[in-house]
Amino acid sequence: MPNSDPATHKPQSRHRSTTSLSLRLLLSSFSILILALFSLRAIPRVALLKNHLFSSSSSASASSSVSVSPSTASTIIMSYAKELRVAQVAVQRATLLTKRVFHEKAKGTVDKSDKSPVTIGDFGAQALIIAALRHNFPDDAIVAEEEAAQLRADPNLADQIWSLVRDTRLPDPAAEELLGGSVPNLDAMLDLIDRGNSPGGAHGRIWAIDPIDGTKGFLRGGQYAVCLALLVDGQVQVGVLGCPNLPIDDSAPLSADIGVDASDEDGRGVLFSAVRGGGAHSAPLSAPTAAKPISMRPVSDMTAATFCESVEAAHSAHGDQAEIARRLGISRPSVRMDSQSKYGSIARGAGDIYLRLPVKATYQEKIWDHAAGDLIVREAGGQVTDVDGKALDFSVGRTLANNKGVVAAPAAVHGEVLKAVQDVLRQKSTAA
Ligand SMILES: Nc1ncnc2c1ncn2[C@@H]1O[C@H](COP(=O)(O)O)[C@@H](O)[C@H]1OP(=O)(O)O
Ligand SMILES: [Mg+2]
Repeated sequence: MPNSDPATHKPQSRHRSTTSLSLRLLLSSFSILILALFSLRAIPRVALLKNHLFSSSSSASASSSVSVSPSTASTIIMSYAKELRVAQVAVQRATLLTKRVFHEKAKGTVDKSDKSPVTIGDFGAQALIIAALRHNFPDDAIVAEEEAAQLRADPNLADQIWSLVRDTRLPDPAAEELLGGSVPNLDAMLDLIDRGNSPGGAHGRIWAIDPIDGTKGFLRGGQYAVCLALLVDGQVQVGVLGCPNLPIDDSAPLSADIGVDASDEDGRGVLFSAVRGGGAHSAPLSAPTAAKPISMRPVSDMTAATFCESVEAAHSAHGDQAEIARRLGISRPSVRMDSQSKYGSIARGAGDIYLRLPVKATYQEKIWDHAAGDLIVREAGGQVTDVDGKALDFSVGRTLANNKGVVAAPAAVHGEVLKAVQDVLRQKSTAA
C-alpha cells in the first residue's frame, strides 16, 4: 500500500516519501546531536573532553588551550557560572580589604614559622574569601595559605583583623548578599581562617586561596594579587586573580618599573578570570561583570619579547633566567614584579614569557601560588610547564611536589623557550 496523506487520502509520490524519510533521518540525527551536547553540558567536564580532543603535543604532557567558538565558550562558562561569579565577587571584596591595608603604614606584619611575612591583610582577605565559599559551597574543601594559630595567641592582632573584616562590605548589596553578608564575630572569623587546612589531592572539589600573593611586594609597595582557583579532581576549572596595582587597560605597556612604587589609583585594579575551556577574561576590579576576552601576544620576533620574573632573587634564579633570555636573543631587560600578576600580565599580552627557575632544589611550589595563573595563561593561548616540560600537577596535595619551576609562554614558542631553559640547566649541572 502506498503511503497516503491523512488529510487528503491521496497517494503520495515516491519522491515525497523519500524526502520525508531523509527529513526524518536528518531530524533524528539532529536531535541525537542536541541530546549529546546537552548531556555533555550537564557534565561540568565538557571542557576536559575538548582539551583531551585538541590538546597540543608540542611539549610532553603539558596541556594548552585551543580557540573555541564563542557559543561553545559560553556553554562551558555556564557549567561553572556560579563558581565563577562567586569567585570574582569574593576576590573583589577581599581586595577592598587589602587595599585599605596597602595604604596603611603599619600593616600588622608578623613572621610565620618559616620566617616569611604575613600581614593583617593576608588574614583578613582569607577570612572573607572563605566566608563566601562556605556560604555558597559548604561541601567543598579549601586549601589556603594562612592559619589562625598566631592570632589566637595574639588578641590584639586578632582584633585589628576583626575590625577590618567587620567593616569591609561591597557597595553592591546584591553582590554582598551573594557572598552571605558579614562574618558574625571574631571567633567565627578565626574558625573561617582555619577552614583552609585541607590536604588537597586528586579527588573532589578543592578551592586554592592565596589571600595576598606577593606579600613582600605588598609590603614594599609593589605588585600583589588576591588569588582563588577551583580544582576538580586535580584539574583547575576556575581561576581568578585580583591585581589592584596593575593597569585596567590590557593594552598598557608593561613598563620596567611596574613592580616598584605601585599604586592602586588612576586606572588601576584589574580582575583576571578563566573557566577551563572558556577562554580568559579581564575586567576592572570595580566591575567584575564587564569582562573582555584576553589573549597572549603572538611572538613573531623573539628578540623583542618581554620576559617577567620575580622581584625576589630567593624565589627564582635571576642569573639562570638572564642566561636563558640571552640564548633566546631577548634584548630587553626582564620585567620584575611580585605575585601572580606575572601570569595575568603575559595572559593579556602585556608581557610574553614568565620564567621561574628553582633556586633551592628542595623548595616545593605551593598550589595557591600557581593554580589561577596557570589556567588563565593556558586559556589565553599559552602553555605552562615546569622546567622538565611537564604540566603543573595540582593533584598531589598542597604543593606542586611533582614539578620544579615554571616556564610559561605562548604555545607557539613554548618549545623554543623550554629548550633554552633545559640547555642552560644542563650546562649548569655539567659545570657543577
Ligand atoms: N624559595 C622559594 N622559591 C620559590 N618561591 C618561593 C620561595 N620562597 C617563598 N616562595 C613563594 O613565592 C611566592 C611569591 O612569588 P613571587 O616571587 O613570584 O612574588 C610567595 O607565595 C612565596 O611563598 P610564601 O608566601 O610561603 O613566602
Ligand atoms: Mg603566594
